[in-house]
Amino acid sequence: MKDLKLAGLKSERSSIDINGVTLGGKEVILIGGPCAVESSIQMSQAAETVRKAGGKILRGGVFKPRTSPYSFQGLGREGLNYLVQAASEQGLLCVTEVIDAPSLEVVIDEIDIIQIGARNMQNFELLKLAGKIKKPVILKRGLSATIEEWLLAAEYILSAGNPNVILCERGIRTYEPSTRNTLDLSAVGVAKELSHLPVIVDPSHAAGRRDLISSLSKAAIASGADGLLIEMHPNPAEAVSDGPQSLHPEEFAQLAGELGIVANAVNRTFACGRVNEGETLETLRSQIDEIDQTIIERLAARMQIVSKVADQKRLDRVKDSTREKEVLQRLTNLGEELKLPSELVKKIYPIIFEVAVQSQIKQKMKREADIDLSLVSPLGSK
Ligand SMILES: O=C(O)C(=O)C[C@]1(C(=O)O)C=C[C@@H](O)C=C1
Repeated sequence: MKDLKLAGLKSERSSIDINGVTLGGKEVILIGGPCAVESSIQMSQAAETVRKAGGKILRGGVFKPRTSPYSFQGLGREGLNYLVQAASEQGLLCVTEVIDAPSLEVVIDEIDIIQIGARNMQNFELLKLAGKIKKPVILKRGLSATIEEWLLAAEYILSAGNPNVILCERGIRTYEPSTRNTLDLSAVGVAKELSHLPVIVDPSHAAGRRDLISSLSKAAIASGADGLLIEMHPNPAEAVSDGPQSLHPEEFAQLAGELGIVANAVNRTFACGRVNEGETLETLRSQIDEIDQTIIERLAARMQIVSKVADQKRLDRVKDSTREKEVLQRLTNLGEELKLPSELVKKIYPIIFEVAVQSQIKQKMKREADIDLSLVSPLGSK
């Protein structure tokens, strides 16, 4: 695609480190919070829910670009104080939307990440201003923007000097009225194919209704999203904006508890925050069950590859002690980094290798026997 000089795909994908939180790495990052900042108590409650669920970033709008001029327009600087205070109390980062030069000026020193909303995706003067700062920018896809237009909008920020752009798919306008917008999950894959920038997904603005958020969030992770931006309100019925699409705190926590298994299935991680609070023998065991299931599924997948490897080797060379040593060393180091007792890896892996070698030998002997048979038996040779 022409003109994607800086946003275009490079040999390595970009990850953006924001005070210890990495967007675009192996971990899928959860961003949560209300559409609009309304009060100090609302933000404290939201921040606590986000932190307990394993979220890393608190969201909340203080300058609201609204469809109607009569809708709540945001608390401005006062709201920013509530957002920043609540985030720092819970050890979270915070993100808020800017709509013009004055709002950028107000938030820039206080906020960790700025957001440019869908309606401003092609506000080129704002994009250039966002390029002059060093803080990361979440750039939402415009309501009717093509992926090319979205990436060119990112190019504006990058070419003005800010390398820290995170793309956010938030649904596009289609002819379908059942949802507020249509979440274009294929855009995640396409954007990642065309660009090195991290891509996150906002299922809340896409769906416009809370009943779809859980499934869309899981689908977003499966489709390669590096993070999720989910609206959650301590009391959605009272929300001044986007109540119908905001999750209740319990729904947010439950969803977060379910995301890890999806992340693992696509070789990503998700920092589930189900620690201490609400833990019972039952919930802990169900977490162990989930993890055990993943372990066995991954072991089965490993054995299938081991079987393909057998086809590449001679029967008398099936066991490869050098390779086994290398694998064991790498995994012991990894185990140490992850604070696993060292004997766990050292005990488990020799068994895995032994089973692998035995099954490879069996497979090769069977194949050789089949070939011998086919040579002597006219039936087998047909
Ligand atoms: O890498 C190979 O050659 C394999 O067959 C795989 C594998 C393994 O399980 O990792 C199995 C047997 C070998 O001794 C070494 C490694």
